[in-house]
Amino acid sequence: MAEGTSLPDSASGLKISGLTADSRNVEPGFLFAALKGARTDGSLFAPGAVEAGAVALLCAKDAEQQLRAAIPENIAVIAAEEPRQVFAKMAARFFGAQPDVVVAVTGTAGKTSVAHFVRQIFQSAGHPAASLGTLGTIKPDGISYGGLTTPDPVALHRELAELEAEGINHAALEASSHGLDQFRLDGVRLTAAAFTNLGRDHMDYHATIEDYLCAKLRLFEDLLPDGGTVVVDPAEKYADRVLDVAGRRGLPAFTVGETGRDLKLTGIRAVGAGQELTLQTARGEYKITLPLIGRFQVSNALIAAGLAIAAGTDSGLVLRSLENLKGAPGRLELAGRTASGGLVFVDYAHKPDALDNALAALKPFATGKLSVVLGAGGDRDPGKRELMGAAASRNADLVIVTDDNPRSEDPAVIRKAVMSGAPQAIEIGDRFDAIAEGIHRLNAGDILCVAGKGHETGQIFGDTVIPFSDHEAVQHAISLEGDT
Ligand SMILES: CC(=O)N[C@H]1[C@@H](OP(=O)(O)OP(=O)(O)OC[C@H]2O[C@@H](n3ccc(=O)[nH]c3=O)[C@H](O)[C@@H]2O)O[C@H](CO)[C@@H](O)[C@@H]1O[C@H](C)C(=O)N[C@@H](C)C(=O)N[C@H](CCC(=O)O)C(=O)O
Ligand SMILES: Nc1ncnc2c1ncn2[C@@H]1O[C@H](COP(=O)(O)OP(=O)(O)OP(=O)(O)O)[C@@H](O)[C@H]1O
Ligand SMILES: N[C@H](CCC[C@H](N)C(=O)O)C(=O)O
Ligand SMILES: [Mg+2]
Repeated sequence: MAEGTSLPDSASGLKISGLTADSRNVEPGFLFAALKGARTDGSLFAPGAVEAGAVALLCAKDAEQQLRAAIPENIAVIAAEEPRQVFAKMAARFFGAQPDVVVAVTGTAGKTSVAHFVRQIFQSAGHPAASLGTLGTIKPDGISYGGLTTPDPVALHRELAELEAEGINHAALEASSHGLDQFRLDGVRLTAAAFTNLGRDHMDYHATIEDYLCAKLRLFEDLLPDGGTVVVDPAEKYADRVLDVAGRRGLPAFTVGETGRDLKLTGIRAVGAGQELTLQTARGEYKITLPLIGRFQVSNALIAAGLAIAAGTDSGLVLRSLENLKGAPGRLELAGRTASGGLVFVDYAHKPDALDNALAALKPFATGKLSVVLGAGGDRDPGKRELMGAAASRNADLVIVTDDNPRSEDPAVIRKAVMSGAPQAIEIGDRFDAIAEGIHRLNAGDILCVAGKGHETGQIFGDTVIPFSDHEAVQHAISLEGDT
C-alpha cells in the first residue's frame, strides 16, 4: 500500500459493504463516520445510522465514550485523533483503484484553469485523462457536475476508481483549502503537486492568512509522497514556503516562470488574441504561441505544463500542446460582440486579486472604455466586498454593482459593502438589468467584463437557485439592443 494510506489497527479485518459520513446515506453493512462539522455533530446521528444498518462507527477519540453509550455493544467503534483523515484513507482503501497518474493543484486562483489545461495536455499526448474540480469531472466523453471543488472523500475515491475502470489513466485534481483542511484528499496517490498563488479568500473559514497557507501547504507536507514533484513559480508570493517544504522533505522541485529553472520564461509578446512565449528549457529554447489572453493564463499554462512534465509526459509534446489550449469555461471567455463594436467577456473573478488580474488582462484590448459588472457572494467572507469594489474602480472606467448569489443575506447590504469600495459605481440589483445596462453603454472599441459567476448556471437567493447564466444574459441583452 502506498505511503500515507495506513489505517489504525482497529480498522484491520473490518468487513464493510460501504462507507459514508452522512447518516441519511447509510445502508446495511456500512461504516458510518460520525464527524464533528461546521454546523452539527455527526455523533448525534449515530443511533439512526445503526438503525439503518451501520455495522461500524468511526469517531473522534474524545467522542468515543459518549458514542459507545448511545449504541448497541455489538457495533464496532474505531476512535481516531483525526477521524476525517482516517475516513479518507478508509475510502481510498475501500475503492482501491486510482488512475496511474494523479496530479493536484492548489492556490487561491487558477486551480480550475490549471486542471483544465493539464487534462488537455495529457489528452493531446495520447493519455486518456480527466480533471476534477469546480467544473465537476471532465473526461473524454463528457462532464458531470459534483457541487464541491474538492469532493468529499467517498465521492472522490469512488470517482477515481470509476475513472480507472474506464481506462482513464491520467487525472488532474483541484485541491481547495477546505478540501485540504478537511482531509478530503488524503489517500489519493499523487505523482506531482503544484501551487499557483495565495491571495485573500475564505477568510470566513480560515482564521488568518497563515492558517489559510498552512491548509494549502498540507498538499506538499502530508499528501505528496516521497519522490513526488513540487511544481511552483518561485516569483509568486509564498512560493518560498512551498519550496521550503520541498527542501525539508527532499522532494524534487520543478520551477517555472521568469525566475524558474525548468521552464524559464524569457519573453512574452502579445500577438492578436494570444501571447508568444519564449521559454528556456533543458532541451533548448522554445517559442510557443499561447492562444489565450492575460498574464495570469501564462502562469497557469506554465504550471500546467510543469505538472504534466513532472508526471512523465514528454516535454516536447507538452510544450507543443500549449499552442492548442482552450480556456476553462467562464475564465476570460469572449461571450459576445455588440453591433456597436463592443466586446463582452465573462470571467469568474470573485476575489479582489482575481478582479485586478482579469481587468488588467482585458485593458490592453480596450481601445475605448473598460467597464465591469460585479457583485459579491452572500454567506462568504464579507471582508472581501469593499476590496472587490476598490479593485473594480481602480481598473475600470465604469463599474456596475449587482447581485451574485446573495444566499441567506440581504442583497442590498452586500451591494452597499461593494459600493463602499467603488463610490462612483452604478447600483443595479437585478443581474440581467445590470448586464443589459453595461452592454447598452458599449461603443466601438469598448470592453465589458461580467465578473463573478463564470460557468455558473444559477443565482442563489436563500435556498432557491434561480436559473441564470451570464453567457445567456449577455446574448439576450445583445439581441435586445439589436431590436431597439
Ligand atoms: C464548511 C464546509 O466546508 N463543510 C463541509 C463539511 O461539512 P460538515 O462536516 O462541516 O457538515 P455539518 O453539516 O456540520 O455536519 C456534520 C456531519 O454530520 C453529518 N450529518 C448531518 C445531518 C444528518 O442528518 N446526518 C448526518 O450524518 C454530516 O454528513 C457531516 O458529516 O464536509 C462535507 C463533506 O465533505 C462538505 O460537503 C461540506 O461542504 C459544504 C457543503 C460547503 O459548502 N463547503 C464549501 C464552503 C467548500 O468546501 N468549498 C470548497 C472551496 C471552494 C473554493 O475554493 O472557492 C470546495 O472544495 O468546494
Ligand atoms: N494564476 C492566476 N492568478 C491570478 N488570477 C487568476 C489566475 N488564474 C485565474 N485567475 C482569476 O481567477 C478566476 C478564477 O480562476 P480559476 O477558476 O481558474 O481559479 P480557482 O482557483 O479554481 O478558483 P475557485 O477556487 O473559485 O474555484 C479567473 O476567472 C480569473 O479572473
Ligand atoms: N467557490 C467559491 C465560488 C464563488 C463564486 C461566486 N459567484 C459567489 O457565489 O460568491 C465560493 O463558493 O466561495
Ligand atoms: Mg476552481
